[in-house]
Amino acid sequence: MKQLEIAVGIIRNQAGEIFITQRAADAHMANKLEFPGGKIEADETPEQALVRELQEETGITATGFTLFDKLAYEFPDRHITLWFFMVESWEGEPWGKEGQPGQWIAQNALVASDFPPANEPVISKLVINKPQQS
Ligand SMILES: Nc1nc2c([nH]c(=O)n2[C@@H]2O[C@H](COP(=O)(O)OP(=O)(O)OP(=O)(O)O)[C@@H](O)[C@H]2O)c(=O)[nH]1
Ligand SMILES: [Mg+2]
Repeated sequence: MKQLEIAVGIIRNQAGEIFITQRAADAHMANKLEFPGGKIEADETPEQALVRELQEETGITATGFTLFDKLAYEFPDRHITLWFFMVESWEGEPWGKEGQPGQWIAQNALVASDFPPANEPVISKLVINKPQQS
């Protein structure tokens, strides 16, 4: 059984929108929406993997983030642990650097069924915990 540790970024701007990408048609959880991120390599901390994956997939350099949630999920063919980081400071402007469509979606408009099932608790938390006014 595959055991995977995954770091993903919930990239949130000051308007309370989150940068979401769409998974490739040939990937695990094909066509689902996702938070950009990926597998934590053996020699990396979750934070290092987060920064690297966001550079690879969205072109930004994350400079300010905190752990928002950590969840384990068992798919039929793989066990994954997901580290969800709330990212609120970065350099650059995120885009779908690997060809994946990207879009900003209001935090309260996220829909759990658009994401892989492992994300459900986090989507619920995000829809309830609206961003603070600044
Ligand atoms: N990036 C990302 N992966 C997620 C999310 N939710 C979720 O269950 N996953 C699962 O986490 C696993 C690893 O993510 P990934 O495919 O992005 O890994 P990666 O960037 O290292 O890609 P790779 O396959 O090219 O090595 C996949 O099985 C994916 O379905 C999410 O919100 N974002
Ligand atoms: Mg990825």
